[in-house]
Amino acid sequence: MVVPSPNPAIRSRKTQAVGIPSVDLSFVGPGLAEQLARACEDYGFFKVTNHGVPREVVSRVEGEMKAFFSRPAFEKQRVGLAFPFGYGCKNIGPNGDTGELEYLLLRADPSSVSDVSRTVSDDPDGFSSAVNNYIDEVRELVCEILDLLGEGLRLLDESVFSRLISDVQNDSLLRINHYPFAPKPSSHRPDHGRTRGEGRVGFGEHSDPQILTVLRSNDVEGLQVCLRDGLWVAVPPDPNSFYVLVGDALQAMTNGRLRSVRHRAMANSHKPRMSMVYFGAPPLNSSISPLPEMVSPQNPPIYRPFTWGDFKKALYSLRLGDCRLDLFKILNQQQPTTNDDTKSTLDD
Ligand SMILES: C=C1C[C@]23C[C@@]1(O)CC[C@H]2[C@@]12CC[C@H](O)[C@@](C)(C(=O)O1)[C@H]2[C@@H]3C(=O)O
Ligand SMILES: O=C(O)CCC(=O)C(=O)O
Ligand SMILES: [Fe+2]
Repeated sequence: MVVPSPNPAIRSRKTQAVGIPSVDLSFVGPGLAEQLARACEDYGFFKVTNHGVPREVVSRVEGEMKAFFSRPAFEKQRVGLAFPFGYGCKNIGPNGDTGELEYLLLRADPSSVSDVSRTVSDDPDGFSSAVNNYIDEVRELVCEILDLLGEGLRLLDESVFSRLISDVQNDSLLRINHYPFAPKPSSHRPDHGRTRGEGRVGFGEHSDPQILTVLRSNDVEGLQVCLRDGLWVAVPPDPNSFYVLVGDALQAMTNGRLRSVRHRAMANSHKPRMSMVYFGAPPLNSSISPLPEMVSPQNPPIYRPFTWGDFKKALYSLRLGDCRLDLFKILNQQQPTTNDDTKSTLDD
């Protein structure tokens, strides 16, 4: 059931205390699918409790990643630079974005995980099996959520989203972000990398390009999401739950009805933070276009059809904070006012 939980943790001047929707997946009852769809429309974001991913699966992969990040820099660099896959430190993507973090970015498929495991760990088989078990569990969770969404949106084919992720050719990713303990700079130092007076940004504002993101972090705060009215909300950490974020591709397929949520992670000055983020993406040749049920004379298509491969090309040519879906908008027609709080930065 969706229950907005109180969120007293306010981290920015431009935030407000609002409830973040929470979905208990063990509650199988009427209205669950509709409430989940509503959370994706209103917030593009919700928390999932009782998700069914075994605790040992999560703690095993978390242990492997902790061990990796505690290695000396030269050993981590042996994995290869993260453009697009591998180990990255401070540089995000190929276009000059930076953050207060290091990370491992992997293709979420067994053979890629196995390849990388040889440079990542002294026990490659242990590493591969921990990561692959996690990926399998989280993919199953993503598919369950997507099927509920299909039901909640009353689609003729309720599995239209989940099929893209369960396809053997899916292009899903796993990213593990490590935000090391970073003491606050002294007050006379310039305000580089900060939101106005509110702390340093670990991973800058953006939306995720894929269909659905499932994020889990340790018990250290940092994640913030942007509401429709532009207010930023600090998300209280909960290592026993997952957070779900709507991605750009799902916004396009639902013709803007579901909202790809803008979010960021702040650097924490007290404790190191680690997040494990699964990005559920379709095969490269999948066509992404507004579904017929999402289009009507009152709601004409906002986006032209594109393949996931086309979209990836565009996103790697842009900066982290850019609104890449704008490139695929159908021009010269009256646009419904969806997601109008996310200002395009393409002209910057
Ligand atoms: C600056 C970039 C990093 C990114 C690729 C991009 O050119 C624009 C989108 C970025 C993003 C954000 C969400 C995910 O963390 C990510 C893996 C993705 O799919 O899109 C990253 C990309 C990346 O780090 O390679
Ligand atoms: O670390 C986090 O909580 C957010 C990371 C994120 O948004 C991403 O990796 O795309
Ligand atoms: Fe993200």
